[in-house]
This record gives sequence, structure tokens and C-alpha cells, in this order.
Amino acid sequence: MARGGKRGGRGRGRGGNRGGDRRGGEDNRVSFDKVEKNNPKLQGYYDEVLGIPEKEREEFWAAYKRELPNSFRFTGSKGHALTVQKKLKERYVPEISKISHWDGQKVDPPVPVEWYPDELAWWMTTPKNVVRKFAPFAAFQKFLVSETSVGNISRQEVVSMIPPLVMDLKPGMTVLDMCAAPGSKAAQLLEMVHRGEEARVHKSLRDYAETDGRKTSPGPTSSAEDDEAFELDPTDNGRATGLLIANDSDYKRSHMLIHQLKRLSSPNLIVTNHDATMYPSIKLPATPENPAFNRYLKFDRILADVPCSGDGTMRKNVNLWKDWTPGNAIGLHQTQVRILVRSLQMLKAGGRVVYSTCSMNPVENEAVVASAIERCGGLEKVHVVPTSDQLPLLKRYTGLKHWKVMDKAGKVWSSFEEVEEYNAKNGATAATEKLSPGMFTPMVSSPEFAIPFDRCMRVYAHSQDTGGFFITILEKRTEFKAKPESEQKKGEPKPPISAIVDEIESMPPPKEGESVAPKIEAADALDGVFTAPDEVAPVARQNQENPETSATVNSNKRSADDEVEIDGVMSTKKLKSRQEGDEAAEPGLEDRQVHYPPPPGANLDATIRPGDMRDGIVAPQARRNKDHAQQFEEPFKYISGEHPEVKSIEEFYHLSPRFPRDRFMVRNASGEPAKTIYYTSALIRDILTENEGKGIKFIHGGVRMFMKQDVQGDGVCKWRIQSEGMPILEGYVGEERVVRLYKKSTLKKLLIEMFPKVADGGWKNLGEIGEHVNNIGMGCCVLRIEPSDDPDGFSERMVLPLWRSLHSLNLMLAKEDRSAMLLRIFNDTTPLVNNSNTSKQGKQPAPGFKIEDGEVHVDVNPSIAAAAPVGDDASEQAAEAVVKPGPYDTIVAAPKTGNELDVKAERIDKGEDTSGHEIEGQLGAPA
Ligand SMILES: C[S@@+](CC[C@H](N)C(=O)[O-])C[C@H]1O[C@@H](n2cnc3c(N)ncnc32)[C@H](O)[C@@H]1O
Repeated sequence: MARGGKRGGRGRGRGGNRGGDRRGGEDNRVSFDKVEKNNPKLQGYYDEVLGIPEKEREEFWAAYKRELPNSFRFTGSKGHALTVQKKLKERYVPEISKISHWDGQKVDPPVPVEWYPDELAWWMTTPKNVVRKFAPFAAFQKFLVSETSVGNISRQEVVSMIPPLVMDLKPGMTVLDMCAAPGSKAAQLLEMVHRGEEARVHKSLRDYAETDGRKTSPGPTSSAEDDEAFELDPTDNGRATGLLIANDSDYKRSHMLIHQLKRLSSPNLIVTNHDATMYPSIKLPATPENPAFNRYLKFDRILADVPCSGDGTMRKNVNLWKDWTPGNAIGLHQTQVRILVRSLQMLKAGGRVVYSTCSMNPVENEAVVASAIERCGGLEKVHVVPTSDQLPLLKRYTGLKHWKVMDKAGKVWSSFEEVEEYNAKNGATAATEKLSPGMFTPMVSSPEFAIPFDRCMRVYAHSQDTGGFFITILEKRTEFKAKPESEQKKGEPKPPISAIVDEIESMPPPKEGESVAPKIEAADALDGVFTAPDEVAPVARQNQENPETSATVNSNKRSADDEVEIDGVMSTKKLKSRQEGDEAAEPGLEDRQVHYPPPPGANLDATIRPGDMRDGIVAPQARRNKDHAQQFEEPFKYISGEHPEVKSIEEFYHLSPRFPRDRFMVRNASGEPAKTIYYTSALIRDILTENEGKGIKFIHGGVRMFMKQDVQGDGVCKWRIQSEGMPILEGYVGEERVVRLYKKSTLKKLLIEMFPKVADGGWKNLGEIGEHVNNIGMGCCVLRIEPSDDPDGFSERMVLPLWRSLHSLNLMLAKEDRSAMLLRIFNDTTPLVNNSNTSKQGKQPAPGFKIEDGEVHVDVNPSIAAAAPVGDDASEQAAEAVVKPGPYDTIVAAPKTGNELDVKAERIDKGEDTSGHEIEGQLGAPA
């Protein structure tokens, strides 16, 4: 597809509706055009160091001056996503191809990104906000929004898709994403952890169907593909056994991450909130096969997509043209090295870390790779993996072999010796004292020690109409002891203490009766810096060193104040002064402009948890200490398979013995199932259990499997299956609670009509399922939509939760999911009909909402707005900030334009007599 200059001009012409937003917010396109795209310092430096051939330079800079194409990705691990991809090809591409520009020229429809496997990534030249606002794109826009909200599509910039693709991640692996928010790459990684799972589980169910006396869905009895998929992760009846830990040090961004990843309903995911430079070691339980007392989790794959100056994103973050300063790269270099070193430490030998930035500056790229390799013991310990055979259709440049460094005052230096000479002669300046040897091209005594920078990948805007990116793959050859940072300067934060942990971890377990203390002393001696009180010292130590990102306890409900007192580490007062001190002391902070900055208003108390906002009142816990309230997390408590509630579920749903009973979890201190029962993989259970109360900040884990429901009638199970847990559980539910549906017309009726009547002969209007649902006992059941050859039949299999109440029936689906399915399967946008009694009284705004001038407004703390990434282009995939206030299942605040958010709140209908509310509104973010 011809890409390049034409799209910018065309987009401008088609901008339509410019400034026509109801709140008069400024159109993004206007601001893109307004910013002057000329910066002699930036352009001069990159012309000098990047080695772009003279004849390409004009094209190079011209590309950075255009807006980015609009791109999105289908969720690879989900069968539905492929159906959605088919819809794009068969319905929307032909429709878009008919749209013309004002000059009569046809619009370019979306096309697959040529280098992305399986046509799962697509892009189009028409800019995002033209698609959003220009009427002929309305149906396509609706499709994108609804499929994004249900997790079948992710909006993501194409270069950002590269790092996960080169990780060679295989099902069954343990993976860590060090800096994961807002989560577009983490979503890709999670999809890879689950690759082949649907086919594997299906095969396993089929293999055991006869033994277990269960029916499986129609379809081929076995396929070579299924067998192949099975081999990828064969244990645990085909369920994925791998793990993704997605981490981010920014609490609010971590919640964006949770929202992004929750759409994938993975029981193999944990989200943590730690400073990656000191990422804590995660303990594993001793097992009969592995009795070591000090077993720590090591990873097969780690992504270090580090905070960076982000100048590769100028096409999106247009203000970088005027705000760019070389001090940003200088200020971030050290943190980047630390994150990479910590990543390498936490890898298994033979494991791989992918290091990436969206910056072009060698100080953040090749220099970081070189410094980290050097600190980890050189090329003998860490291998730079060749990349020339990866993604052959992706055009890229190799890494730089030599580079110069621009200091924050704009002076360019060739070597650190040159800086030292200058300092010796003239005295160090504020700019030169920030430079360190690791930022420069490494000097090597012999060619075999030379880092093969040609294996690094550099992607530039002009090559394939993308943003800029840097990617390197490192493989850990053997364990090593990282060298301490040599150039520790006055005022810089202490080096990570992680080295000591590695020493402790790699020690043999104590013999019976032997104390652990000598091991720790020995480990202390190795580093000579720290005294580790026990094997979990890293976390406690990190909490002391970095109170800003610490202080969560997982075990019980305590305020942060309590926590500090109970831990006896520091008083609140001390903690506060330490925080202030830390902030002031952090080098380079004053001139550092980290890409992906906190969203506007981030210093507000932006963290709202369940209950916080009920009736618009901030919960006492959140009020008590506004700085620390955000750090409270409910504990993760596993419940026994023998628990009476689990037994009641087992009995009601006739659960197969093949479904594990030892992975159900609740999130409250009492450990009793109150409202929700979650499910996790076995490895996640081991991790959450083994590390409970040890200070690791787990902020998300588990898929909601059962929700408690008010029920009428004897023998009705009060635990309904949540739709996100349905795909995991459904194959193991007994026939007694299964309803099968084959006709599109039946499903369409169930999607459009909420609570269709069953009693008083109403079942006769429900077609093929009428008789069955009339006779089935009350409560939750599994609706299996089976494929068939019938002209009114389905080509794909689907499973949905269904609720049978005394008089009626209801699909337990959020309205947005119903609408998305109606659109996808029937190309239908019919408004939904609610047959429930209370809904007939009209839509009543629930507490926290008000209607003004015919518009519904969400009466929420402005911090909701602060949590949303307004103007934060990092969250390319329509980043939405989700909070969970009051009685609502979801509140989604999505960036609109300027300072505005679209806010949508939804409560999923539960049972017959409670009507749901779905209210949309707008919320102005604080100026
Ligand atoms: C480049 S962004 C990551 C983008 C993300 N990988 C994605 O694909 O959506 C860098 C992230 O690093 C986080 N961050 C900054 N410093 C960090 C640190 N010391 N430890 C962990 N995360 C950090 C920021 O909050 C930001 O979310």
C-alpha cells in the first residue's frame, strides 16, 4: 500500500467536525498541525549520530512530521477474534472501499501489516479521529469500539507490537513484563501464554468424554492441529500452565494495565506494582520434587520495555518537537541500565530478555545494552541474539557501533575522556557532571569483547510509515553476580539490592537443624553493603528505600499508617519526610521528562476501589491517608475444595472431577466466599500463597468465576458463573445445566430481549430452546451455541451464561457485549428491549449519577478523570481508565478530546427483579 505524504493532507481535508465537539474541546488534529515541527538541536544531533544516508534524511524527517496511521490488532489467542477478523475483511473493508474523499479519490481501506504474522495486525491511512468523527466510518468505528471493549481487538501502534513478537515465547513459559502499563505488549504476551489452549482443552475434553460420560460439541473428532497444540503445553488437561507477571511502578497506570489485561480473562496473570530496578524475588513453595527452602521464581522470558524519552513517538506525541531535550535521555540512562540488569538477574540460564525503547537516542539504547552486559559479566554471560532472521518483512536498521553523546546543555561529546579532560581543565558543569562513562561507545581491548551492536534493531518512521523503536534480544548464558555500579555519584539513589538476593537464592538449602543466618551473613559479605534480615529482605528493604512505591501488605485490612507502625520500620512522619527527601535528592529529576508521564492531576487521590465511591462518598479507608490509601489491596485467600460453598457449586453444576477444586480463591481477609469466587492457575496459586504477607505488591490476579446472586427457590445455587470464567469452566459442567442452541434466530432474540418470559406459555416463543428452558431448574446454566450446516446455523462455537428464574430467562451479558455480538453476528444495531418489571418504570439514575439538561453525568471524584490518560498517547489502544465505584460493575472513562472524557457506567443485570442501568455521560477532567 502506498503510504506516506498523501495521508496527512487527506486527513486534514477530511477532519470534518473539527472543534465540533460538544464541550468545544480542541481537536487533536488541530493541535498536531499547530505545533512547529522543527527543532535544530534534535535534528542536528540525530543527523550526526544515526548514520541515516544523506539521501534518505529528508524522507526520514518528513515521516516524523506526519501523523501516524491508525492501527489495531486482533487478539491472537481467542477463537472469536478470528471470526471478528473475518468480519473486517468481508464486511468493513468493502464498505470502507466505497467511501470517497471530497476530491472523489477513494479512501484506502485497512490492510494487514505485512510483517505481522497471520494477518492479525491491520492499519489504515485514514487517521483515527477522522474515523471517529466522519459519518461514513460510523459503522466501522462502532465495530472497532465494541470489539475493543470485549477484548477481540487491541488498538496499538504497530512498532509497539514488535518486541513481544521477537521474544520466542512458547506456551508453558514464565514471563515477566517489567514496565508493562498501559499494557499493549503485555496483552500480546498473555495471548502467547495461552496460544493453542482452546484446541488443547477441546481435545482433552473429547479424549475423556466417554470415560466421563459427557457430551462434547460437534466437530471433527481430532485434528493434526489439535495434536500439535497439545504438545505445546500438555499437562493440566490442556489448560495453559505458563505465567505472565505484568508490573509497573506507577500505581494508577497499573490499574490501566489491569483493565487492559482483564479483557483477556486469564487465570495465568498476576499484576504487580514495583520499581523494576529492585523487582523483588518471588518465592516458590518447596515441593517433593524440589524440596529447596529458598526456591525463587526465575523467568524464561522478560520484557524490559523501559521508560524512555520517547522521541520515536513524535508522530503521536507531537509536543516532543518543541519539548525535546537531551537531558531526558541522560536522566533515564541509569534507571534503564538498572532495569535491564535486574531483568538479566531474574532470568533462567538460557532465558531471554527483550530490551526496548521508543527512543532513538543511543544513550538509552546501545549504551544501556553495553552497560548492562558489562555489569553482568560480559558476553560470556550474556549473549546478544542475532535478529536478522526475525520478521523478515520488517524494514529496519542495525544498531549503532559508535555514537556521540549530547549533554543536557546541547554540547556533543565523542568520549568520556573528552568530558574528563574538559572537567579537569574547566571544572565540571551542571551538564557535564550528569555524564557517565557507560553512556559512551564502550572501549574494548580486543575485538572478541566488542558487543555485536549490529544485532540490535532500529526502526525508523520513514522505512514503513511507523514510529521509531529500538529492540535488542539478550540471552543469559549462565548465572552471574552483577557488578556493583561503579560510578555511584553523590545524590544518586543507591544501587539495587537485588544482587544480594541472587546470592541468597543461589545458595544450597540449609541442612536439617542448620540456621539460615550464616547463609545470609555470607551473602552479605559477598556484597559488603547490606544486611538481609531474612530471605525476603529484598522486599522489606525496598519498602524502606523506596517508600513511595511500597508499603502494601497483602494480608489484612490496615491503613498505610497502621502498616508503618506495625512494621516498626519508620514512623509515618519519618516516612513522609523521607519521601520528600527522596524526591528532592533524585538526580536529574528536575530536568527529566519521562515519556508516559503521570496523567494530568495525578497527584490527586485518584485511586478508587470497590466501595470507595458508593453514593459518591469516598470510603473512610481512602480518606484516612490520601497518599497511602492507594496501596491497600485485598488479600488473596485460597479456599479448600471441601468448602461447603465449593461443594454446593460442584453439586449444582455437576462439575466433572477433571476440573481442579484447589484453585478457587477469594479476596478478603476472612478467606470466606462472600461475593466473588476467583480461579487461578496452579502456579499463580503457589505464588500468591507462598508470598502472602511478605510485602510483594500483588494488585491483580484471578478470573472471576462465580458471583453470588440472590436466589429464590430451594436447591438453586447462589453462585452464578461469570461470563469471564465461562470459557474456563463450561466444558466441565454437567448436561443437567447445559442448554444447546443451534439457530441464529434464537440467539438474536435472546440478545435483543432481556428477560423474555418463560412462564405462562411464554416459553413457546423461545423456539428450539423453549421446552428445555421451561423444564430446566432455576438458576444459572451454560448456553452452548453449537456450529451446524443449517443455513440459519453458526459457523463458530460460543458459550454464554444463562439465568433461568421463576418466570423468565436472561443471558447474563453486559449490554455492550450484547450489542457487540448483535453487530458482529447479525450486523444489527437494534436497541435492546428490557422486559423486566422495574425497567418499565424508566431508566432511573443510580446514586452517583445525575441527569442535567437531558444528559447523564457521573458524579464522581475528579480523580477518575485524573486516572484516565487524557492526552497520554502511550495508551494507544483506546486506553480506558477503569474504576469500580459503587454498585456498578464497570465504569469506563475513555479519553475524548482536550480535557474531556467519555464516561460510561454499567451494571450488569442480575436476575429477574433487579433492573440494570447503563448510563453514559461526559466528564470534564480538571484543567
Ligand atoms: C514505555 S512505557 C511501557 C509501555 C508498555 N510496555 C506497553 O506496551 O503498553 C514505560 C512504563 O514504565 C513505567 N516505569 C517507569 N519507571 C519504572 C520503574 N522504575 N519500574 C517499573 N516501571 C517503571 C512507567 O510507569 C510506564 O508505564
